[in-house]
Amino acid sequence: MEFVTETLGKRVHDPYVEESRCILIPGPIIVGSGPSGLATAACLKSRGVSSLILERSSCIASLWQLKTYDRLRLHLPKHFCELPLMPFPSSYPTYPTKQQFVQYLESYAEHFGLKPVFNQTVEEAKLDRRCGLWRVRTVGGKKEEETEYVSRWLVVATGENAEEVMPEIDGIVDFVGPILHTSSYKSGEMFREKKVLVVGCGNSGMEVCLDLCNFNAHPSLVVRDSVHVLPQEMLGLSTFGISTSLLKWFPVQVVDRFLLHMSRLVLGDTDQLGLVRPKIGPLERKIKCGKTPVLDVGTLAKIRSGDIKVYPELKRVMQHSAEFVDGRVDNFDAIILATGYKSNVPMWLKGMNMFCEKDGFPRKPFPNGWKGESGLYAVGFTKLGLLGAAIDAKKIAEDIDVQQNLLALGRPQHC
Ligand SMILES: Cc1cc2nc3c(=O)[nH]c(=O)nc-3n(C[C@H](O)[C@H](O)[C@H](O)COP(=O)(O)OP(=O)(O)OC[C@H]3O[C@@H](n4cnc5c(N)ncnc54)[C@H](O)[C@@H]3O)c2cc1C
Ligand SMILES: NC(=O)C1=CN([C@@H]2O[C@H](COP(=O)(O)OP(=O)(O)OC[C@H]3O[C@@H](n4cnc5c(N)ncnc54)[C@H](OP(=O)(O)O)[C@@H]3O)[C@@H](O)[C@H]2O)C=CC1
Ligand SMILES: O=C(O)C(=O)Cc1c[nH]c2ccccc12
Repeated sequence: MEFVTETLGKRVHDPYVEESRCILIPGPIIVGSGPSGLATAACLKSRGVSSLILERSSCIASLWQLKTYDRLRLHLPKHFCELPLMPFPSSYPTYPTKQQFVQYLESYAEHFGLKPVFNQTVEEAKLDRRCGLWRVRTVGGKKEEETEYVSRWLVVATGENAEEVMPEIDGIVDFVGPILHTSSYKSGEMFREKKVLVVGCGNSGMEVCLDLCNFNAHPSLVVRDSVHVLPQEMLGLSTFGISTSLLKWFPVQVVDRFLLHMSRLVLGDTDQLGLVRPKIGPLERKIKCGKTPVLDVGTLAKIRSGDIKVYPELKRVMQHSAEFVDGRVDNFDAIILATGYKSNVPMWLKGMNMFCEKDGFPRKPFPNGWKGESGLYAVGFTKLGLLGAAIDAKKIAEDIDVQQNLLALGRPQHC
């Protein structure tokens, strides 16, 4: 952080806070050191632009390191998940494990000399319109002190999965067993022989059910509405790869019809298992509603064999049991909420129209959501996973680089 200019000033109005720190950053400020923030910083660095990454947790890629389960692997082939300027090692398998992915990100940060400032939670960021600079207030460090970082550019890289969605379920406070979100689930070890209710049937819920089976637990899955399950591969090729290729030539509805036909051949009729397909096709639904289709890695077979039970929407939870909307009641020892995540941008980014207050995503959809006004950018809100983050990162770095060059041209030259 040798490029950082620091000003320390006494706080006049608050006698208990000794100092307020204000740090002027010559380059962009990036909020979040997940894959999106790292990719943007690397692309900037490759153009000679230094940036400052602020991260609330104590490590890079905290979602991957701290909030995912042990058996997790990338579920898209690795070439769709690599960050710009550095491919995955060729020794990696097609679907790298979480540990391999984290190792790749660590090497990526080291290769580009990226050193985020950890334990800095951005609580507020706003544009000071008098000077056109971003004021970013963080809380963190050993003494939970406040710091203000100031820069011309602000890159939002806090992700689509910043906060857990905790649903309100009638009677859940009465349940006596453990209740946890999938972000705290590591493995089925502690659930051996237990009856576990998994609420939510996205990729997390489906994979947690499979993991529970592998530890001899007895999972039940709540499917409150409809879901698209696709095979991870078709005809020896990844479903995602086939989809992106076909989308170059055919409209999304045609590609969806093909995917659904192939899925039926590979997986059979999923409706019969309680997994009713939505009316709108899987890719169109992903694009329009952001709902990722489930890529099956073995869960369907366990549902078919009866190892995983499927229930409809929950009506209420009692001390040791749950009642479903079809009137069935079953006993459970634990509840796992696989209810997904949400963006946290509206909690801290103030006074800007770029992000929707309701869902915390850029108002403009992909591919136009990356750039806002007055030096504000968003990376990784494309609903296209790591692939989308890589695309955004490259555009942002180019844009900032051009602006910085223009600014330099505007400065008086000394000869
Ligand atoms: C279980 C799981 C598996 C996934 N698998 C895949 C996959 O195989 N392929 C794929 O393409 N995508 C996958 N995804 C999607 C996922 O969104 C991306 O993999 C990727 O993590 C997105 O990177 P990101 O940097 O945008 O967000 P994140 O990885 O969430 O990083 C955001 C960072 O911002 C920090 N942050 C948040 N708020 C603040 C704040 N106020 N102040 C400071 N720091 C803050 C967070 O601590 C975090 O470190 C998966 C997601 C999950 C949950
Ligand atoms: N191997 C991999 O690569 C993996 C990737 N992921 C990715 O991580 C991201 C997050 O996935 P995930 O954690 O599964 O979250 P998702 O948002 O994809 O899924 C959440 C699920 O919970 C359901 N739900 C929410 N609230 C309730 C409720 N009150 N009662 C019943 N059901 C409820 C939703 O239903 P509804 O649709 O009706 O709203 C939905 O089925 C996704 O992008 C996913 O693809 C996740 C796991 C593994
Ligand atoms: O894992 C995710 O959440 C992603 O966003 C990447 C992704 C997984 N499966 C998909 C199907 C269609 C588009 C993106 C994905």
